Amino acid sequence: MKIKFTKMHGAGNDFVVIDGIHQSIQFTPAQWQAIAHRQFGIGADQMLLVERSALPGIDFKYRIMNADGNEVEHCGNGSRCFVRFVHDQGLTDKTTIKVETLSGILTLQLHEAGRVTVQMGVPRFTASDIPFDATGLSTTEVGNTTQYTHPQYADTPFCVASMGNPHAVIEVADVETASVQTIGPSLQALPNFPKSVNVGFMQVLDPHHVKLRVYERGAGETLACGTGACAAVVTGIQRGELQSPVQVQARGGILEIAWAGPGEQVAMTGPTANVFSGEFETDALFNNNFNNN
Ligand SMILES: N[C@H](CCC[C@H](N)C(=O)O)C(=O)O
Repeated sequence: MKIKFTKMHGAGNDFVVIDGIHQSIQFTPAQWQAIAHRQFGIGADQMLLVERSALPGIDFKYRIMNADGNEVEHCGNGSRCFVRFVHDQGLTDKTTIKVETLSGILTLQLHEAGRVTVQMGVPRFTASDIPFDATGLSTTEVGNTTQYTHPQYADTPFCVASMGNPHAVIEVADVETASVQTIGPSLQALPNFPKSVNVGFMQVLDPHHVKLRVYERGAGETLACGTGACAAVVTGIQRGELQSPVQVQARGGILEIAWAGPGEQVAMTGPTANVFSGEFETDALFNNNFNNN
């Protein structure tokens, strides 16, 4: 079966976007993984599947699969590309759209030149909401939040936040020399994170500017992470080190984050880009060397 797709990115976080309204899509995690494969497939950090929502007053539903094939709750950069996709494909002529996701209903606003503002939901910091279990970790109160230290990783204490998906945020002196590729997977493997975790490495430049690298759950390091940028900013504000709005400089581009404080939604504004459109043959792609190894 031939499947049409559009390759997009938001600040370098790249996606295969598929219209699941006009195409019948029921892929297994292994098949989603094959699409994401950088050599044997199309290649992407995540896949976004666009569907109609059954909820009254909600225009669309969109589902997010990580490169490892697993479905997740939220993708900030993906939500921006989603709204540009439905507009470019003529699926709507609205520029303010409500979309159903596993993390809840998001409101998105499409601006000029493909820039999008997303109301990303209310961040949560309660361990059970992350989900996170602090057993075996030492704790330190920093500002209005708690910092956790694992005895094996004593020099990389972290704070935790949920944007609907789990995040740990480590403050570092220099993102360029941070041990992203080792500390990222190590924290993800801890039993303290029963659903794994996205690990952010944040360098505070001043109260309104940070640099950020994120080792994502199910994708590894990406050039930008929208929910990671939100999690980094809200933990920085809770720590008393940042003040809204904050410009987050990721390797793939810049995201602007604003948050009025606990109980309020985080607003994220950033770019979107179309790279190319194409189609793939499912039999060929799902039965190539990747699946036969
Ligand atoms: N890896 C994330 C999903 C994608 C998040 C990121 N691409 C973003 O822009 O928020 C997770 O497993 O929760």
